[in-house]
Amino acid sequence: CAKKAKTPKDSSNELAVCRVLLADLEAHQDAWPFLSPVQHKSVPGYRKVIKKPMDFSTIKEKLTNNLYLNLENFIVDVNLVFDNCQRFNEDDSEIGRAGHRMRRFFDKRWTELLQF
Ligand SMILES: Cc1ncccc1N[C@@H](C)c1cnc2ccsc2c1
Repeated sequence: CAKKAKTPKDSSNELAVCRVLLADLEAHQDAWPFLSPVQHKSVPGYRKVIKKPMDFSTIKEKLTNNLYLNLENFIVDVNLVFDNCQRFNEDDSEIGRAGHRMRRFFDKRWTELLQF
């Protein structure tokens, strides 16, 4: 019997989903602490504590340069932004609370998008 031709994994629509998700993250009112890399010179201790800094502008750069092969790699970097935030900031702080709100928003948004 004819072998079912495996449809090539169409990652192009996955990357379109990444662009939509990133635009939503950047437009969120609580995105301000995460829009650009943390200037470790103005944040004492940050470089020592946070081994893998990540922010939305760096994610946008990687997306533009095709450094994400699929949605999963993208989600790993977005979660890194929030994990770094939780590691460095008190939950009960401006930035800490913004991080929790952004993570909840992101989790809701990509599960919505993946339904269709
Ligand atoms: C995400 C994060 N974690 C730990 C420290 C900083 C930051 N964000 C930076 C942009 C930043 C850097 N400086 C300030 C000053 C007031 S809010 C704010 C935000």
